[in-house]
Amino acid sequence: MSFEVVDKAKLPYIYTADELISMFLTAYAREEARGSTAEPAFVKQKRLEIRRIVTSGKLLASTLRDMALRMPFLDKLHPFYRELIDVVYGAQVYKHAVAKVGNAHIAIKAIAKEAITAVRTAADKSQLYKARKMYQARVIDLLRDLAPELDKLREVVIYLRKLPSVDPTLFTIAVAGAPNVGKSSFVRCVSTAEPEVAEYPFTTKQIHLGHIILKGDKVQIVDTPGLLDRPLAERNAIERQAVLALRHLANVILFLVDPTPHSGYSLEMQKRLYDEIKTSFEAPTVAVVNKVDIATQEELEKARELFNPVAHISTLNCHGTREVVDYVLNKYYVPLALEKLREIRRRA
Ligand SMILES: Nc1nc2c(ncn2[C@@H]2O[C@H](COP(=O)(O)OP(=O)(O)OP(=O)(O)O)[C@@H](O)[C@H]2O)c(=O)[nH]1
Repeated sequence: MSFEVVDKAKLPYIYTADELISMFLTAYAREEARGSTAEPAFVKQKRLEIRRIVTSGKLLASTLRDMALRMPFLDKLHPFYRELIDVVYGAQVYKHAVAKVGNAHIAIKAIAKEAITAVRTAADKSQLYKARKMYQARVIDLLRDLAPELDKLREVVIYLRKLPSVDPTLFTIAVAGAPNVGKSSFVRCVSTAEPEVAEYPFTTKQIHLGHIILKGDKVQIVDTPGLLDRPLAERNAIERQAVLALRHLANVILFLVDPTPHSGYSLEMQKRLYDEIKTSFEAPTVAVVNKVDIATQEELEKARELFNPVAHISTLNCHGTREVVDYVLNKYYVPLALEKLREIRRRA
């Protein structure tokens, strides 16, 4: 099953209810009288009124429809994004808001149709005036009633725009570990270009998102500051779910260990975190010992016993980092890529 990914460029601008009301009234007032001067004034006025209703109604209906259609369709969205939206806003609340805004365009059309009938059957100027007032009042009421849903969608769009541009369809290496162990340094060392820096929800910390280009193929590498550095039990429900949304992103978790007292976290604490991550995620976890440039033999030995690491590196000078990536890709990415290729050949 293929999932959709949030395309920030395609997210709509969500108007507030007040902006829509002002757009509606401006469009209404913009229409001016046209047609033959020989026409009786009342007939001319009726025709102008109808044109005003049609123009303002159409503009409003298409704006509402467009906003709803361009919001991500939750059921088709990749689980990484779907879970994040669910955690922050609630899937039902989101779906309800999109549906209400989308359906409002049908209601606007119906109101406009009734208003046109009222104008056509108006016997005199006062009835015409009443029809206009009624039309405007009903549209404005409907838009005011839509205000909470419009505000909700506005919040979601702002939230999605701020999310790092992770592509959940790419093979992803998530770099985990206690604070200060060298996660962002690692991402910088192995990324083909300068990593993107963005904020991950629920953390005040910045996430580094890098890419590794492999013979035309692209692999994603991301650090997880503030996300995987505390046991799940110590987190509130929202944080816990945000961590779990990572489940859908990581194909392999690289756990960096700092064997020195430099990061301020003991090896025992790092081991507890390592065990927690190993049991909470389906993705395989690979331990790597960092900061070998300052670690003592004794510290390295202790880390080796506890973590059985696949490599010793230093992200200070990027020593050994490329080899770690090659190891991970050979072990976890190449078999997947080959399997994909076989699948394509089977289908061909
Ligand atoms: N000596 C030495 N210092 C390192 C090495 N790798 C990182 N550091 C230092 O450790 C500190 C933390 O490095 P970061 O890459 O920011 O660590 P982090 O794990 O991303 O930190 P958080 O974002 O707080 O989770 C910095 O002062 C780095 O210069 C290393 O291999 N050797």
